[in-house]
Amino acid sequence: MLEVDKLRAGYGAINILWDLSLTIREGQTTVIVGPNGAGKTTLLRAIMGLIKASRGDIRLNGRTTANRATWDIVHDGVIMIPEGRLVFRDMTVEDNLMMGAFPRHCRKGAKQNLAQVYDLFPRLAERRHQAAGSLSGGEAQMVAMGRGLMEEPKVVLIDEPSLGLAPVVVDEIFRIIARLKREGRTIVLVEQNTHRALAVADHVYLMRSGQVALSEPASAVNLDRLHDLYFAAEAAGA
Ligand SMILES: Nc1ncnc2c1ncn2[C@@H]1O[C@H](COP(=O)(O)OP(=O)(O)OP(=O)(O)O)[C@@H](O)[C@H]1O
Repeated sequence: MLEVDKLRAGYGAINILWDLSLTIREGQTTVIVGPNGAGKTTLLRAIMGLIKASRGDIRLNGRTTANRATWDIVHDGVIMIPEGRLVFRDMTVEDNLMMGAFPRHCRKGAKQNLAQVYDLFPRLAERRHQAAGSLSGGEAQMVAMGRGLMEEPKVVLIDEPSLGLAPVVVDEIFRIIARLKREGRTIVLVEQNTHRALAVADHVYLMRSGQVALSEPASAVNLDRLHDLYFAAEAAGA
């Protein structure tokens, strides 16, 4: 469904991704792990068209996304739930969610999608009139996820959803990810918590220094070996 082909990308003169290739299959959950600074967020940004490739290509259903604007990529059904939640702090929970329905193609179904988001996150329904800036970290993560789902995505990129959250909240977040997976969505999950991520994964990539260091079906992953490679990458400086 989504193919990253020998991608080279970075920020200005600084290159981060080095001829990186990976494949995201429809209906699967692809987990990307790797130490801090390996380039995981940069990869998601490149998929969203937020940074441009200097070499290589990204193809969505066979069609290149090069030179396509981020809103076109969203229109084609790819959305990103960013690291650090990034909610609009002064806006209510509901207004934050409705921002997800801003793209024209999502407006018609907004009411129904909002009801579905509240069904998924009953806590957000209780707090719909509360300013998002006053939410707990877990609730803000739910808003960020709900806002993304308002965009009727086919491919959901989720960047470190468990970061800084209490274990009981992480349980809740992974319960939702498992539900999205059961619904047949295509998910790309960047996550440091390998135990939890593996529980929902179909395929696992380990990134190191802007490259793929390991690519395996989740069923074949040996957690000890994955951790060894992970810590070796970390020790080598991402
Ligand atoms: N806007 C930017 N300008 C310049 N360099 C950047 C920018 N954003 C990130 N970087 C650099 O790109 C490299 C990869 O960062 P990135 O956030 O993609 O890594 P990551 O694997 O997602 O790490 P983490 O797990 O800490 O989020 C890092 O060295 C980072 O400092």
